[in-house]
Amino acid sequence: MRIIDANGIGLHVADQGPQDASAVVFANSLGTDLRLWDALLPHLPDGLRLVRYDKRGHGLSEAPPGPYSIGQLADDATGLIETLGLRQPVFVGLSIGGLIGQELAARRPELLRALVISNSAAKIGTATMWRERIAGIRKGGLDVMAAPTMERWFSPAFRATAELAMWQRMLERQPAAGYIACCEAIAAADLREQTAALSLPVQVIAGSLDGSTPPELVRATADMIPDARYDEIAGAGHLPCVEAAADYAAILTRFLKEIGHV
Ligand SMILES: O=C(O)CC1=CCC(=O)O1
Repeated sequence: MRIIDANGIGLHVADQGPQDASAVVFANSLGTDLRLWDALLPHLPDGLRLVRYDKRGHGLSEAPPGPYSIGQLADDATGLIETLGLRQPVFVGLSIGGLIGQELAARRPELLRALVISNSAAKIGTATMWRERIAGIRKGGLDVMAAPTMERWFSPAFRATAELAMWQRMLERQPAAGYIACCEAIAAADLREQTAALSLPVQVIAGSLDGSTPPELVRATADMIPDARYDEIAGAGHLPCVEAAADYAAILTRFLKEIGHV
């Protein structure tokens, strides 16, 4: 793991696998860091270059003052791809990571081989909802919203496990200002028109119990993209790469094989 300079800020990156191999870049969700993908990676085929990073305002990456925009976050991802010299990676983005992927694919389609939009949509929530969430965090910090967030992120079965505490702590320890700045980016993002015009291969993934981006919302985004594949993971919440890692890996691996990336 290391810090690289991308788009003028320090991004925390984990870069593993052969440097000359087909690459996959993973962009995580609001309130998580690159450990989001830890359970998934061992299920993926050997021989890929797997790059994870903490977006600005999260984890060990820099958290410059907000508000951020999805365009800025997509430029960070562009900087990461260029700094690491990745040749046409597949970009896997979960939730806000999926918004970043959609924006990146619209701005710089030549940079990507394909896109995976996971537990995300072309527009997530309403401006009012995000304003209320931001006001709550400014008043009480991230701790006050940790319990309801766990209900949106995970199925009841996963919430009964000892692992839940780690995810709750990960959320509580994100820089509040960085989290808020990313909420502002999501609140302002309406990518419906540009996402409908995407022409690269797209795989969309939903969780049947997702309390943040419900399957109907995710499906509606898949339906607007020509030839997009759609899969729903039964019994999983907003972070299926955590609680259904093998199922998630099977969908991702099938897609990587279909497009000849592995
Ligand atoms: O916290 C949530 O509700 C989940 C979420 C919404 C956008 C994102 O990136 O995570």
